[in-house]
Amino acid sequence: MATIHQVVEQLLQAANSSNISLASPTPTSQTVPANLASMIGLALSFSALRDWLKLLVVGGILETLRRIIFALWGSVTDSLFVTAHFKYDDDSYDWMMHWLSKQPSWKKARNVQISTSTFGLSPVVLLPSNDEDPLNDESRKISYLPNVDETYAIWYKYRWVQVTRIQEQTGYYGRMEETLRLRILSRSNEFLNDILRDAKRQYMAAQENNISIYVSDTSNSWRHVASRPKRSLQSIILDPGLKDLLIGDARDFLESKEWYADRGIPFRRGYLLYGAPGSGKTSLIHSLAGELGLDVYIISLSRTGLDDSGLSTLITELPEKCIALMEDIDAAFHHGLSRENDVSDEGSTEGNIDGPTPNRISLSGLLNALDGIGAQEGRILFATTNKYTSLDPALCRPGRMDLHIEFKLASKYQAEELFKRFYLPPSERNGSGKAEVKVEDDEKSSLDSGFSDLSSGSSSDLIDLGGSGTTSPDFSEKESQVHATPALHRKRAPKLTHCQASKLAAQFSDAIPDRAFSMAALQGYLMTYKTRPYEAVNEFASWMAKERVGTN
Ligand SMILES: Nc1ncnc2c1ncn2[C@@H]1O[C@H](COP(=O)(O)OP(=O)(O)OP(=O)(O)O)[C@@H](O)[C@H]1O
Repeated sequence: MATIHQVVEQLLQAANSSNISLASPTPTSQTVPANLASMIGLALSFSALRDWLKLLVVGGILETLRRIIFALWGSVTDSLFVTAHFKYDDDSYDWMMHWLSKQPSWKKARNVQISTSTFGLSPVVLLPSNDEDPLNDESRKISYLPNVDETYAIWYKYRWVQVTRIQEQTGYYGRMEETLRLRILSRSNEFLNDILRDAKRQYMAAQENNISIYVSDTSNSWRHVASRPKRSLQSIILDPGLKDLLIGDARDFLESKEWYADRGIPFRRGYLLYGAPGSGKTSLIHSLAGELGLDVYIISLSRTGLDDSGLSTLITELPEKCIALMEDIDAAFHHGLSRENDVSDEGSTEGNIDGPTPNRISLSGLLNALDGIGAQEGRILFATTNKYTSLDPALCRPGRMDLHIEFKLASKYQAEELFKRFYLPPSERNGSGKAEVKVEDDEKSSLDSGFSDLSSGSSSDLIDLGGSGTTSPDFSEKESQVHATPALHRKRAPKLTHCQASKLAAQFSDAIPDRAFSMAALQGYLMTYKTRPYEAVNEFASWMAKERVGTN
């Protein structure tokens, strides 16, 4: 075969013999096409060039055919399959993973990733199903996940479903993002909808006893971080009537969408819980979320990197019915949240929590986010603070915070109930629970007269159930938990009758000055005597004396 060098030489010779002047700068218009044609003819007369050309044409045809076949195959498969993608940071991804873990045919998969991820669920609901398996203990259940970039085929209701977990690098920072892809042999979306309904229903059923907690991530999107078991309202001990008032108001609000729409009032409700630390504000919100079946979205105003526009995005993206929780709303600004130290300049360090890190949330940004044009309808906002007086009146006005509820240090009633809750078994407690309900009902009826006004959405209400409201030092629960373990409790705690427990509880509450200690502090104290109710009563006076010396 002729080398390129030889071919070029032959071409030059041919050009010379045809009187083509390669150096000629201005060939005439008639000679160029004729010369070009003769050159092409000449070039074709070389077998090597002819072969290259053939190769080029055949290769081109093959590539075009390949593309056509792939395009045809794509459209044929598209018409036979329905494909759905589930992104990792979306709730539907968790539903699908949970659904997958429940599929009998998935249990037979032989190439799997083992994970302790619970997809926001309590670990009990996940694979493997063999309860005898020592790996399958309650604390760290394992689940079988599809391996990254592997494709699996499973059968669901006699249909073939292909499952692929794809991991891709996206964005400027090369963040890995995961997608779960389902391809279903079906011509309509109906079957996919069936799967989605089934997956969501199963997930919700597994979630029934939990509430989901969401927090915002650095890109200002909501991320599901945990599921917590619902806390019963009975376990929160407040002065009679308060719990009923709050739950009644929230229920009434959730059922009043039309009422709000008819009157043109934004369908939103805000509760401001303020007062002594450790008095049950957070616990009550948690418990209410479970009672109302709502998820909790925690808005941390002091999160690094959160600015006004980020806050507004987060509030706009809240789901229609949920609890938005802003804890320690005063702490977002070091000197209290007020117009005077409104932070309007980005990068200003005024009013920030940690000194050098700028806090970029301004009061006007917060107010706009709460009830501006983008604010979500149907949400319930709970804000908590220990410094009620440091809050700006604009933040507390009706429409933003409709109900203000003060939480005080423990009353004698609360101390007595806490004692009973500690030392009475649940069956006995139910007996006393009836009495508690009765008291609450009585109290409620006295509050009922003013209740319809509270839910009108147009007034801000201050609930004050007596007492002074001064704060006391908090006691460390951690410290007291070290002293006893649940096993010890079960073994050695004496079984008190209802009558004995009531007597001791009355003595305990008699020994406690009204509104002197927080419920958290009393709980901490009782934790150190969790198996010794008599000592808990006898030792209280000396504990109190020590505490008072410690705080003076
Ligand atoms: N009224 C109450 N009834 C039952 N338990 C309570 C009550 N108040 C506080 N506790 C217990 O004390 C602990 C702290 O309570 P919680 O976090 O709800 O208080 P808080 O008012 O939100 O405190 P802070 O203002 O410091 O955030 C919890 O373990 C909770 O069980």
